[in-house]
Amino acid sequence: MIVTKSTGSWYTVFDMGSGEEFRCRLRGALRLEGRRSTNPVVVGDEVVVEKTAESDYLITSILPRKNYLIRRSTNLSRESHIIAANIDYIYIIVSAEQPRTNPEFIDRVLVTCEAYKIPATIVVNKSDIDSGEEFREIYELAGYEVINTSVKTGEGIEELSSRLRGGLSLLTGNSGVGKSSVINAIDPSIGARVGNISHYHRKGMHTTTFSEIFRLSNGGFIIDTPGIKGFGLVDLDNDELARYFPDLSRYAPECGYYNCTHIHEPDCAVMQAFAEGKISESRYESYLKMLDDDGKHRK
Ligand SMILES: Nc1nc2c(ncn2[C@@H]2O[C@H](COP(=O)(O)OP(=O)(O)OP(=O)(O)O)[C@@H](O)[C@H]2O)c(=O)[nH]1
Ligand SMILES: [Zn+2]
Repeated sequence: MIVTKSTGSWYTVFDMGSGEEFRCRLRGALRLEGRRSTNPVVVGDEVVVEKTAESDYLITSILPRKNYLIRRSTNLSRESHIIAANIDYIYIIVSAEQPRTNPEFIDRVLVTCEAYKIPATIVVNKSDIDSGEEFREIYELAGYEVINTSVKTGEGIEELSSRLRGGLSLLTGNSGVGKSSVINAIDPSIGARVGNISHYHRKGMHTTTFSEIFRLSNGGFIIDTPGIKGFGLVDLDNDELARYFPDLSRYAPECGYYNCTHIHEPDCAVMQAFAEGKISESRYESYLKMLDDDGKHRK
């Protein structure tokens, strides 16, 4: 059974076998086990549910997670908040124009995906305005899949819909790229609900404990994360960063120094590959920016 909604005290659990939904509480001991994060049971968790003598439903255990995404609770807090667990795919919805998505944003999300080993696909929406050839070049060279969608012409909507059928997918993207519109085109009943959440979020009415998985009529599950702020890695060292750029790390074994940072060292195979056009400028720039930013925040 999979947790599809959590309010902090109540959980909605879906039984894939029977298609039934249960409203459950959490057995007390589980609450204590999860105290390092603000939420011990999260959407996407596979759980065991038992019916009590009082005819209540209790979550009695959580199966091991294959992965989970975290967001820091607040800037000051060391506690982390888990957004969701057991994510099969991440779709980064972007647009080339109106608004143009900043590639650095895409690269930050991709680093997160790599670190958690979740396969990521880039969806260039609004292909009726601009199909985003620039993004296609950058990300196909880096080894990622890029697909086009348009809510206006219907391009790619069927394809995305059939991909989403296969598991639990997290959809993310900056405001305005058309995330709600795309979800709406795939499944109008879900689209309306997602749109509302997005609206509340913008008005600052969003609370971090609020998370929900939507069941698409085609059988897939999606998580929509409107608040990308703070989405990502809690701890990432500079010397680890290149590992999460597969297009850079591919060449790193050939570098002269085993701990090469690929910035200034002689005999750097990554810089050589960059000079030969095997690594795109935009990706290498993002790598440098992320080293800088994260470096500044280092204790
Ligand atoms: N031309 C074109 N416009 C689109 C497309 N998809 C969405 N839009 C428009 O883009 C604007 C933003 O769409 P939304 O679906 O609200 O975008 P969102 O990403 O959900 O944004 P938030 O609600 O702010 O999170 C709307 O005016 C849509 O009509 C598309 O494929 N082509
Ligand atoms: Zn190097």
